[in-house]
Amino acid sequence: MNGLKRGALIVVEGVDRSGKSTQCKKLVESLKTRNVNANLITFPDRTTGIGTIIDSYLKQKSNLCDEAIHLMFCANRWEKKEEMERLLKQGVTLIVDRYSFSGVVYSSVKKNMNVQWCQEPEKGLLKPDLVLLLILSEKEISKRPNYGDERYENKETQEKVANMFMKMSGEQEDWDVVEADGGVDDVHQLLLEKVMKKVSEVGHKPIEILNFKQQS
Ligand SMILES: Nc1ncnc2c1ncn2[C@@H]1O[C@H](COP(=O)(O)OP(=O)(O)O)[C@@H](O)[C@H]1O
Ligand SMILES: Cc1cn([C@H]2C[C@H](O)[C@@H](COP(=O)(O)OP(=O)(O)O)O2)c(=O)[nH]c1=O
Repeated sequence: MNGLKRGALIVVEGVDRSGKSTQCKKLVESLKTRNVNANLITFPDRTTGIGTIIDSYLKQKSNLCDEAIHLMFCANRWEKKEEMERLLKQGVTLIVDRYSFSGVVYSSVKKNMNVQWCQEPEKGLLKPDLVLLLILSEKEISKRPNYGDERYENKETQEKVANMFMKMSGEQEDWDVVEADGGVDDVHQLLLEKVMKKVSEVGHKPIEILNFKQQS
């Protein structure tokens, strides 16, 4: 074993407008000021070839069948796997804005999409050390700025997504459900404490491979 400690793989999940992007950016900044080497990764990564297809689908400029777009989102993670693994081994903590759980949840709330089928192509990606699920009360959600015009940005889909994330949080390992109604800085402090704890724990633990606990 060499002396270099690996970075932690931290995923932030939640419905649209739950504050993920805001919090992920702040986490990376705060980690850096505490001398923890950290990078931000966001999914979908709209900058790649696959990401361009996803972007066009989300903006409703193109259409794809549910299975095909599911596999695109997943491939968008596979194309980043090697880089993520390299960074973690170099000691960089990765703060990841959405991951495979968004992939499974947003696809499987659609009619005729099977949860196990949706999980299958995600297996083999890197397993997060911690998944922070941001949850909001109805009251707080209604106070956040309006949804945009992208696909899935409607109340019905978002409610199904929120319910399925909650169900998943009880079934998967290393999830922490965080009530995120508070102000930006309060939520940040809460998350930072959890992330710092995880960063100090992972040290020399091997990076694991993602699998899913059986879902009913
Ligand atoms: N804790 C908070 N309290 C109030 N508004 C917030 C909070 N966090 C984020 N926002 C605002 O809510 C909107 C969605 O935040 P964002 O971080 O983009 O969420 P997401 O990435 O989950 O879609 C933005 O306008 C942001 O400024
Ligand atoms: C990562 C991922 C996101 N999505 C959806 C969730 C979002 O509605 C949309 C775009 O994600 P994102 O750009 O993170 O949206 P927001 O900032 O509003 O949370 O793509 C999937 O359907 N599958 C996936 O694998």
